[in-house]
Amino acid sequence: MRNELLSPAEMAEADRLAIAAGPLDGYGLMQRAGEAVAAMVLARYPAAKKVHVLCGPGNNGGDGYVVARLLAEAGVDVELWAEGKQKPGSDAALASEACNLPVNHIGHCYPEAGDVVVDALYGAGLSKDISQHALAVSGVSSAERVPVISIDLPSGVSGETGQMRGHFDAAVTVTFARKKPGHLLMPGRRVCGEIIVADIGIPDSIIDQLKITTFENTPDLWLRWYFPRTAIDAHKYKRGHVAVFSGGSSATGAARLSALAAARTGAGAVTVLSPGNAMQVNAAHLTSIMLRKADTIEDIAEYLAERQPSAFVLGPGFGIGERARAFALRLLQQNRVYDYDRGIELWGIVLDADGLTSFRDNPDTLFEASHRALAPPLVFTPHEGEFARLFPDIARSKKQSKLAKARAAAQRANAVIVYKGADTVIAAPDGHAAINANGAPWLATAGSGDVLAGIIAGLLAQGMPPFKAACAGVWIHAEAGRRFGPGMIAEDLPLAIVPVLHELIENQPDLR
Ligand SMILES: NC(=O)C1=CN([C@@H]2O[C@H](COP(=O)(O)OP(=O)(O)OC[C@H]3O[C@@H](n4cnc5c(N)ncnc54)[C@H](O)[C@@H]3O)[C@@H](O)[C@H]2O)[C@@H](O)CC1
Ligand SMILES: Nc1ncnc2c1ncn2[C@@H]1O[C@H](COP(=O)(O)OP(=O)(O)O)[C@@H](O)[C@H]1O
Ligand SMILES: [K+]
Repeated sequence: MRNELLSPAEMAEADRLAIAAGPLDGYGLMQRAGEAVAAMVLARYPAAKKVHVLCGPGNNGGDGYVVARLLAEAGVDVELWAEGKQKPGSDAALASEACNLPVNHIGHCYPEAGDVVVDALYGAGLSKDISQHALAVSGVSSAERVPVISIDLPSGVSGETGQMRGHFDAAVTVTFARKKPGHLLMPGRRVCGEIIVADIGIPDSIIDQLKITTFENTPDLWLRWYFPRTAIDAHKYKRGHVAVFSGGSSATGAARLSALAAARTGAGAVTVLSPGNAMQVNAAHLTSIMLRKADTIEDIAEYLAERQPSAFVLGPGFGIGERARAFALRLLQQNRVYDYDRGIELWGIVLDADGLTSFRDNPDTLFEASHRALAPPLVFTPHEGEFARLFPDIARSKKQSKLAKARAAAQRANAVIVYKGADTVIAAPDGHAAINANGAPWLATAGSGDVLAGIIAGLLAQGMPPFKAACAGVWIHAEAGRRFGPGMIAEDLPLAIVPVLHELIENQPDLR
């Protein structure tokens, strides 16, 4: 798999292992990195008037000296600008010695329209805010529309967290071996531009040794082994039955959006569980989706015994309060059911919106229930506000990345956490996590989250394990929104996922 995301520490370890295994040493890796960037600059900007290469004191700067030398050898007009002191004898010092160009102080660098900037100031080793001089070059480059090619990361962006300490706005970022979380987490992602991953000779076998648990959320993560395959002899209940709780008579739309999304995703049967006072309004709007009254805990118990649905959605439009808590806790009392023949979980719960907010004053009640040994698989889908209500201390942390926060929450809640936003992070209690990057701002529309909850429930109902169902659901939802584009409203989304599903199923690799 090539969608692993490497933290700076993991990248340094990959580097160390690759050097130990040979044949390349650190200087050799630096040459390869510089070659990849120089080739990219030559291919993309053959008409550049001048290329300004900004070099920092560490290995990122070392890559820069290699780029400068190679571009000058290719006949490009190159100016070198440096800041900071190199460690004598370091690979970077060797690279700068091998480059005969004059070195100017970065404080005098003023790129002009038609030039190109190569940003080799700081990469994985960023440890403080970038300098005023560096910021000034970044500002002039933006104002003059000078394209910036950043090596590894736009200087100022943390590879670990995506947080920025002053930054460059890159047109292209060339990174090595694998992407880093900071390329995909906001706000870093906004300034990376196009991300190119260059092979510098660190083989996949070395990445495998690192046992990486963080991934970019792409179909590689779930399509082949986990995405539902509909049996030729399927019947509707075998394809999975999703039940969605509706709110009261004036708040029923959210549940219907979830229900429709679950059905479109492939659940063979979907039921809206409605309070008595909302039966009429729900009935007036449902056709293929079933409807059943559920006012009390007893109604739920009866329904569970009678119909054995395979997944629940609780929360969209449901209303905040005691009733939501009681219903959620009742569902959590059911034991998980594992089908050993088919190797799948038979049901799971998606807790969204009001289903989460209802536990803001006593989240521990929820977490105690979810930690019960036989509790069913759980997926929480909080946006930032809901996340802060359920995990206030984790949300407040200034140091932790969104990735680390989602992981901490998943452990505490013993649930898969889908921490939504432009950079949705999906995290499992066992530490596996994925960052989603195929979304678009068209998804920021009321009801979009309700659809997502329904898609995930639809996948859970078909036997997908919860982390994989959450990853696939987030990706499908984002892909549908991105393809639909401007003008999309949540009502459009369930239908918009259909072409995405068709493509996935057409491209689903064989189970071999
Ligand atoms: N890890 C690898 O496999 C490879 C890494 N390479 C390059 O090496 C880079 C990492 O090198 P380093 O670990 O030397 O780290 P950097 O070159 O990113 O920076 C390290 C140096 O800069 C100083 N520094 C950090 N932030 C600063 C700031 N804001 N203002 C002033 N000084 C600051 C640090 O104290 C240290 O001296 C990668 O980003 C990549 O470009 C490549 O050479 C290819 C191979
Ligand atoms: N700028 C964005 N880019 C990509 N996806 C986004 C963006 N903003 C929101 N989303 C996605 O849209 C959905 C919004 O869900 P949510 O906030 O629960 O909305 P609602 O409660 O109105 O349904 C989430 O899946 C979120 O990840
Ligand atoms: K950089």
